Amino acid sequence: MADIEAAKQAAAIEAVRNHFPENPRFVGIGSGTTIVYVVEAIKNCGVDVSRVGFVPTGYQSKQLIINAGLVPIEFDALPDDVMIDIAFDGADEVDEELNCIKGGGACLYQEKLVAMRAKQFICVADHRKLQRRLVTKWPTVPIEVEPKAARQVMQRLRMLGSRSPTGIGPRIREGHMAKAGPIKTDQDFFIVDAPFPHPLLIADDLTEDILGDGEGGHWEVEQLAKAIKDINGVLAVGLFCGPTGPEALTAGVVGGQRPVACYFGMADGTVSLRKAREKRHSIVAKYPPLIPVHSAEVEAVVVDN
Ligand SMILES: O=C(CO)[C@H](O)[C@H](O)COP(=O)(O)O
Repeated sequence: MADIEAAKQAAAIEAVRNHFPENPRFVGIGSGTTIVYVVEAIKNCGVDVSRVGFVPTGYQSKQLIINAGLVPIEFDALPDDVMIDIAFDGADEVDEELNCIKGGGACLYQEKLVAMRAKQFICVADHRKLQRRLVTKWPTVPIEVEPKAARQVMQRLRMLGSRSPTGIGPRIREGHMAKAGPIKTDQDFFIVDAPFPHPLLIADDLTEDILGDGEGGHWEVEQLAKAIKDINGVLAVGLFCGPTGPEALTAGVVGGQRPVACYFGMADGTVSLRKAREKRHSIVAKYPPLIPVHSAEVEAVVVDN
């Protein structure tokens, strides 16, 4: 097994071992490649899951649940006022406060629905995903957009300063080899990938005051999520940056839920755990100058596998 795959699997086993409840009623299952190992670990964890309803976050996730012999239950079939006991999902990038970029697999809207309905949201990833701040290695914020509004949304994103260091603006995600033209999400919407680059990489002329606070262009994660979500035609923003735990459900749809814990499979075969603590101020980018405005609100624990 390639190192990265082994890292994902190790993180998944550790996450399930530490968090899978003894007698859950509903469990959320995210999308992507890492979640495959989570489902495998659930199957092997020794808990009787025959009466558990597994809530998918899209087509791929539902097929994964069915193929594993688990029982799927659609999000809109959940009884009112019942929370999902726990939701597991991957991420494209995770910062020190456990804010996440998600949507690399184009499933962010349902992922956010499920994460926000969960009492606990657990993220599982490999070491490539762990960065000091968002939009470091993962270059864009994925945004799910109603197709008719897409051009207008991209224009508004450019006005917010979305432009890569090489001058490339937001783009509708294409299918490349798999499909000619834009890919469609499970909602039949487009994904727009919007660059909001690291401050050290961007040009001076991008320092406009997008938030109107008179302090120059700075993108605090939740404010950026809100500024994007406020654009007409945007269904969901691939920034998961709200509160953790059950209060995420009532805190508003913009931020979604930050994971309460994130397991990273490391290159040396260990698994690193980061737990969320109360959040103060976390930035995607602030420029100029680049000033660290917060200290890490997470603790790192290395778990030998
Ligand atoms: O948000 C997602 C799908 O939209 C995935 O969770 C994210 O892309 C991580 O995927 P992988 O586990 O394959 O790295």
